[in-house]
Amino acid sequence: MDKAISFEQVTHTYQANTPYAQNALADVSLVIPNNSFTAIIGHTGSGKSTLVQHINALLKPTKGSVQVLGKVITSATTNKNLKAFRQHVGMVFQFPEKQLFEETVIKDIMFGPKNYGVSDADAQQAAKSAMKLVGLDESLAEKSPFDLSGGQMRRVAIAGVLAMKPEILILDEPTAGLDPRGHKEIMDLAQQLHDKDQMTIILVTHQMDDVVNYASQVVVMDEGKIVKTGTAAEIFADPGWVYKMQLNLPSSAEFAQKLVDSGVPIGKLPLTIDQLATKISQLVAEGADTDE
Ligand SMILES: Nc1ncnc2c1ncn2[C@@H]1O[C@H](COP(=O)(O)OP(=O)(O)OP(=O)(O)O)[C@@H](O)[C@H]1O
Repeated sequence: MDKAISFEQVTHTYQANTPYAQNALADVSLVIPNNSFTAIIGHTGSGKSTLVQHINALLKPTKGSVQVLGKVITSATTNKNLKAFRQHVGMVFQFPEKQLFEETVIKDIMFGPKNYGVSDADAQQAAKSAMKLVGLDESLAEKSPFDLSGGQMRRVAIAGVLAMKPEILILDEPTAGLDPRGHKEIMDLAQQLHDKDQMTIILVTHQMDDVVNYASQVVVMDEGKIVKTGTAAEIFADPGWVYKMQLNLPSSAEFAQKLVDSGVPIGKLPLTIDQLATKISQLVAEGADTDE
């Protein structure tokens, strides 16, 4: 199957048919290919979380349909047949450590597989593999998750999702509140799950540097609609449009734009720190040539 996920004219209205009705998605059509790494970006309230919660049918379309790994979800889909399906779609919510509740790390990570009827021994095996995957030392297995650091707690929560061995992993702002090192560890883990374990990764983020460093496809949302889809280079090619969407440029492009504004002939804006370094070296070398 070449497409893991497709949305067909999906509208989602919270509290539909009440005076509080709030249209959060409007006629959204989208394809997310299998094994892609897709970033969903857009200003606060643009509909990102609402969109991704349709992928594991936590929310159902008010109108339209979502197809995920061959399963079609519409407003008429009942919860009855969703359990087996949800096993394949892992969802890491914002601040997932808030959902930890067991007395030990290993029990918390085993909870998901056990809930799906996996034997104790197999659940333990899956939990140990997941701990390894997220870089948690096995000496932490019998500790209370609440005695760990914030970054470790987040990894326990992510391990709990990975222990289910999902094919699709949704990460909704997975690095919020982490220090730079914790941030890089989580993003590198996402990349590893994509590159080595062939997972389809969907990342909701406000971090434009992560978009250019990790995503192969970018979806931009505004007011419940998808306004652009493309590679990071395509999305950030027009800084004026990016600012109009209330988004930032990646930090390398932002810095380069300041050089452009002060008259430095940068040309196409570099998006990553490596591209920026190459561009500056070229300019320095050209300057050195002119000096001679
Ligand atoms: N449970 C809810 N009930 C009513 N309205 C909601 C609910 N959840 C979200 N909304 C509204 O739907 C719209 C889209 O919200 P959503 O959380 O999907 O946006 P977002 O892009 O993920 O925002 P953020 O970047 O702040 O997380 C917003 O106007 C929001 O206020």
